[in-house]
Amino acid sequence: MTLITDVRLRRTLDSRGNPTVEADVLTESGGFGRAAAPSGASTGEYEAVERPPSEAIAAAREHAVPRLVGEAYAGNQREVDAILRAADGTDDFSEIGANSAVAISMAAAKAGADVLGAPLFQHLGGTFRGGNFPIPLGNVVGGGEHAADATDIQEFLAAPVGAPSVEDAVFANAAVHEAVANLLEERGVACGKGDEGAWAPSIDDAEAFEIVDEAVSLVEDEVGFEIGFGLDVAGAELYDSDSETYEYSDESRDTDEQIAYIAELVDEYDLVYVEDPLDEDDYDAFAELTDEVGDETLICGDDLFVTNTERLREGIDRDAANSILIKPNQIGTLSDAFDAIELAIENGYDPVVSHRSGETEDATIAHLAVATDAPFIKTGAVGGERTAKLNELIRIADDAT
Ligand SMILES: C=C(OP(=O)(O)O)C(=O)O
Ligand SMILES: [Mg+2]
Repeated sequence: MTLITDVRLRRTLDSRGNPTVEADVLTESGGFGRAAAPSGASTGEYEAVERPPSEAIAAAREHAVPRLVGEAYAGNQREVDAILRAADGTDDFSEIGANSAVAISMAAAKAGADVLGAPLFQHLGGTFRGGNFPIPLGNVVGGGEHAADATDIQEFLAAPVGAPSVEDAVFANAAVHEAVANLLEERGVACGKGDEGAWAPSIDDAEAFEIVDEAVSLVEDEVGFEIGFGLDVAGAELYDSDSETYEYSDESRDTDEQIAYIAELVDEYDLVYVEDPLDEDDYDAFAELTDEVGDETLICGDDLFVTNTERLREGIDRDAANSILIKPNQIGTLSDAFDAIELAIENGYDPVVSHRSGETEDATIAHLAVATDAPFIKTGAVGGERTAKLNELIRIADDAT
């Protein structure tokens, strides 16, 4: 029933106005799935390769589509993803592009779910999923590679850890986003938004900490449950490998100073989450920081692990972190993303399913998070391509009750 009868690929727009790859997968019994690839700006060096969409589409049409149509079953995700890998023939999807691969992989999953008449999360995770929901981490202030002339730290994230429901959590993050705007206005700081819909004011990190801390407390008082906050430092973007220092606008820190600085921030602001505090090649420094503050907060590897089980295995062996960011397009297929989540959970690492800075209306990651019982999802706080995922979580929860 789920035999694939057609795979259509086209260029569509992403949230930055750049072209991306959209895939449609059709099956023998009329099943249909559509998905589109997101795209990073602060990409990790070890990610699977995104090719220019026209090239990725041409290469996938030549190498992957003929191996899928009439040959593979959309309901068999591992088979589809193995064919994508074999058709590509490289370790990093540099032939058909991770953007073509992930779009086809996610579209096949949706077509498989469509034939079954099951929600995507249930097709991916089984019938007993849908009882637990991830806590959304919402980007409320940001800079780095996501906005010019804003904070050095890439993302300041609201983390409504005490929310009684996913709906409460989603609305709490939007309220923190609004509270930040009000506080900025009171201080006479005009600003626009960065790629992920976070405010991108021209202020230093110290002032951003003050504002986000205050916004979180204000909303916490309003809603009556605990809201923490976290960071994506995007350390690899700050790190200068020649001088071996982390370059902030006002300061330069060597690795020991960077570890001490992050540990201080964890204590001062009770941070519940710190992503990529250090460079993507520095497992040792990650391990040192995790040893220092890993009992108090999540130390999450994004560019460090790039959703790759080999890199995660190394991190586990070296006690480098206690959490991993999961971005399906960093590795190229849903099966690979699943394997990374399972390896993480088996080893006590919290998986955080994540959007990219360049996004689409696709909401697959909401289903992936529910399907795998992931404790967190990072998908922004506001903006259509962000609320596509947040509202999908609300719908899944609503359908489950
Ligand atoms: C979402 C992120 O940004 P990008 O997609 O630019 O890598 C991130 O670094 O976690
Ligand atoms: Mg990151």
